[in-house]
Amino acid sequence: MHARFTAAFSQLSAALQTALAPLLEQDEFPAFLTAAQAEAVKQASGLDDDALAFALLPLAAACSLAPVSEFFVGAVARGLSGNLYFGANMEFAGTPLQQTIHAEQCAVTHAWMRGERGLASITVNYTPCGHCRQFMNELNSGTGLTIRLPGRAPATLGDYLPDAFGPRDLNITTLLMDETRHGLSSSNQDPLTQQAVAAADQSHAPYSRSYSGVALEAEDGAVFTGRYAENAAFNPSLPPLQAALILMNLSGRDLRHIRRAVLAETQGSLLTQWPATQATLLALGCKNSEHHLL
Ligand SMILES: O=c1ccn([C@H]2C[C@H](O)[C@@H](CO)O2)c(=O)[nH]1
Ligand SMILES: [Zn+2]
Repeated sequence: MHARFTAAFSQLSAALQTALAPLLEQDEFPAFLTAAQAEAVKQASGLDDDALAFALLPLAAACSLAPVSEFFVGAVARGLSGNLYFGANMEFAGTPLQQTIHAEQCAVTHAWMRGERGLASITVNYTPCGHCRQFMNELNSGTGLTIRLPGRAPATLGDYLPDAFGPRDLNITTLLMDETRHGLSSSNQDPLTQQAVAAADQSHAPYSRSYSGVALEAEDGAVFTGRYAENAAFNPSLPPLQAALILMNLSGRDLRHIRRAVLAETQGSLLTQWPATQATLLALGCKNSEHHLL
C-alpha cells in the first residue's frame, strides 16, 4: 500500500479494511473504484453508497498536497457509471496561489479524464467554497448535482449556488464532461506530443476556443495527460497542466519526477497556457518542457 494511505486506512472499520486491502495493495492503486469494486466493497462492509463515499474521504484526503495551508481536503465523485473517483487539494510551493487545485476540481477532473460522461454526486469533507461551486456549475449535470457533506442532509448544487451564473448565460450548450472533439491533429509523430494533441482535441474551451492539452512523462516512463477546462466565470477554469498533475499525483508519483512535458495548443488563439505552464513546471523542477502549436 502507498505510504500516504497507511494512517487513514488504520482508522477504517475492520470490515472495510478487509474489503479495501486487495485494492489498495495493488502495485498501483489508481485512486478510483469501478462500480463493480464499489459494489463488492459495499457487500463486504455492509455500507450503502453514501456511507461508503464518506468512509473513503480520509483516503482521498491522504492524496492532498498542501505545503501552504496544511489543510487536507478530500472529495469522492460518483460518475454516472457508478465508479467512485478520489480527489484532493493540491498546492504548489514556488507558484502563485492561483495554480492551486481544489479537491472538488480534482475529483471532477479525475472522472472526466478517465472518460466519465457525467456525475451523479460528489461527497466532500468540508463545505465547497464559492470557486468550487462555480467550477461545478460548468458540468453537464447542471444545478442538479447532489452534494453530500458530513452532518448535513444531501442537497443539490442549486441549493448551494442559488441564482447561479453559468454557461447558458453565455449561450454555451456544450458543457463540461460532454463528449467533444475539435478536429485537432498534428503531423509530429512523437508519442508524447500526440498525447498532448489528443488531450487538446478533447479540451473544454467554448469561451476562448483556445484549445490546449498537456502530456507529462514521469521518470519511470508513465505518461499522464490533461485537458484544459474553461469556466463561464473564467477564473475558476482549470489549466491543462493541472489536469495532468492530478492524474500523476493520484497515481502515487512524486510531481518532482517529471522527465519531459509537452503543451499542445491552437496557434493564433486569444489565450496561451504556455508561460504559466512553463513556470509551474519549473517550480516542480522540470526544465524539459516543449510548446507544440497546432
Ligand atoms: O472548497 C474547498 C475549499 C478549499 N480547498 C482547499 C484549497 C486550498 O488548498 C486549501 C485552503 O483553502 O483548501 C478545497 O480543496 N476545497
Ligand atoms: Zn473550493
